[in-house]
Amino acid sequence: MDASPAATPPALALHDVSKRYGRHWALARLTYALPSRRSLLLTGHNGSGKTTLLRLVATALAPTAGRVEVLGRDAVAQRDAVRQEVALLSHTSFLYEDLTARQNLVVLARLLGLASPGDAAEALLTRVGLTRRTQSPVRHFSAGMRKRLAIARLLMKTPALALLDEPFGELDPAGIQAMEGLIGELKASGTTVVLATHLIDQGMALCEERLHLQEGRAVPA
Ligand SMILES: Nc1ncnc2c1ncn2[C@@H]1O[C@H](COP(=O)(O)OP(=O)(O)OP(=O)(O)O)[C@@H](O)[C@H]1O
Repeated sequence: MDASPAATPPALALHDVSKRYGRHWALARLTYALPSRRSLLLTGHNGSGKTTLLRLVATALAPTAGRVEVLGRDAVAQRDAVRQEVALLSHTSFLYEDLTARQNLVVLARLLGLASPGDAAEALLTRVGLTRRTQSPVRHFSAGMRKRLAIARLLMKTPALALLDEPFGELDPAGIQAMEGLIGELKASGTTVVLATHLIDQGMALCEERLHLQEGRAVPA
């Protein structure tokens, strides 16, 4: 039986969402729906609330008021189910610092139950261009190398929804270009991307929708 388009829940739905830190409202009464199979560019000046919004969707934070839904599931009431579907790439992306890049990926491949963890790790290291410093623990990596390893983890996991917080930050021009290609591959594999960046041109080329924040409110870009 064909599912009618109306039966497909939005990839992301924000229902009157607010988030307060102490006395400061980081997000104020945000309502928005991202249609299924569309990717979202999230823009706004420093401090406009982009990271806060991504952390709410990733279930790392709970809203002060309102409701966040991911693929039709409530991000608070169904937190564990939502966590299976989303992955967040941020400057604090979780990596095992004492392990090499390959070892980090092998650990994830085993967790995911992949048939050949070593082969999967090698293939991804080549794909993201992490073929140098193969014996170094991640703690010696540059910020750009960490970004590449973090995107490799996302590519291995292929989450339904990938939340990318400044994926181009700390990358050189060649790194930015490579990251654009990798985000394109993530989308081609069926992942919906929510991308927060100050690089508007790169973001517009990768995303079909845009949400612009100003002091925690959605405003026309
Ligand atoms: N843990 C926190 N405690 C208190 N205030 C916070 C906290 N996290 C964020 N804020 C405040 O909430 C507001 C929104 O911050 P947020 O990091 O979400 O913005 P942003 O758009 O991601 O900014 P940037 O572009 O600089 O990354 C800012 O005023 C920030 O100072």
